[in-house]
Amino acid sequence: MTSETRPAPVVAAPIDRETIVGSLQGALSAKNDAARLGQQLAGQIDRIYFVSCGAPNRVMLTLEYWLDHYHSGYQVKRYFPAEFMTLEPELDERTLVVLGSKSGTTAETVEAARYLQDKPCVTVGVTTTADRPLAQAVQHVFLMGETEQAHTGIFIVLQALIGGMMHARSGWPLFESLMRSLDALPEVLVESALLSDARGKEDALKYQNDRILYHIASGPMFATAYVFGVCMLMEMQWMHSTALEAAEWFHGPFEILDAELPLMLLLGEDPSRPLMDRVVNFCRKYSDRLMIYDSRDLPMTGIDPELRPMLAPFAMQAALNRFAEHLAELHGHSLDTRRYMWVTEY
Ligand SMILES: N[C@@H]1[C@@H](O)[C@H](O)[C@@H](COP(=O)(O)O)O[C@@H]1O
Repeated sequence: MTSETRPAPVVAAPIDRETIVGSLQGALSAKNDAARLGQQLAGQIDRIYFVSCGAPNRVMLTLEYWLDHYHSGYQVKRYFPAEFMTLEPELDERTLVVLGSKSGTTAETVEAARYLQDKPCVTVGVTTTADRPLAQAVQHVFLMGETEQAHTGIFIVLQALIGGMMHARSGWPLFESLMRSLDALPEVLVESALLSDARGKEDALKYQNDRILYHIASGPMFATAYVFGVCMLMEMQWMHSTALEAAEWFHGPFEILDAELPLMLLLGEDPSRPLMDRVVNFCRKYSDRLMIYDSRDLPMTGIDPELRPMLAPFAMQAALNRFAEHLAELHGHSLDTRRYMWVTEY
């Protein structure tokens, strides 16, 4: 008789309040230092460059959006680290370069930080622990500690930094309530996940056999569409699952729409919402295979109503993660499986 080892079945991870909230305590305490540094740097900086890969890069997209919207007075640009180094953008002592990486080891991000070491500029980094190469290569580092919630953690720290800068430079009035709302965000992630679990399971059952899934969003919610579509379903489920900007939908991509193609449409509460309303209205005419997720359906308890638009992409991400967990279970494909990333040379 031979014994066979079967792989363990993939099971949707339960929503563990202690782990989610506990994972963000480091980021919450680092945010106070980040806000203080932001206030100190505010008058010494004219230009902010955001430099990161993948999910942290899209967190920075949300920061960029609000710096623009609130007419911060800073010149702002966002780069992928590999392009940043080949492009060699202008730097001077009034340039702040912000780098973020959960692992603190992502080669391109670490290289960019090292490239900047002998350049005239101020560098700030956010990662998990002090031993990470990124932590050692920047002038100012913010540490979140080991965390399963790095995506939201990086946002908490960097939004506090930027909030502090906007407050000190031009009296941005929402700074104090931002700090209070960021403190409430970990519980909001739990609340959003709990409220969305049944729906996530239902949607996963309905769409489990689809291999193609586009995600459409606008403004800062595009960060969530990208991270969910690309960093989760594409990277972790090997689906054809990419994100499209609502502002571009009617300039080519909408030709792909038919009654069979599933779409995930994400609505936020920021000034770009009318762009998504237009997309939703159009898609409803031609398809029933739409997953419409609206941050207005999430209570976001403890968040200042004026700041809901800024925090909504992160509450939404927590809600959508339930769909990914249930899909992984139905696909029998763990969210931790990679065939190339961290496994091969690239
Ligand atoms: N799924 C993650 C991405 O979301 C992340 O952006 C990237 C960079 O990771 P790090 O934050 O460690 O630099 O790694 C993986 O691909």
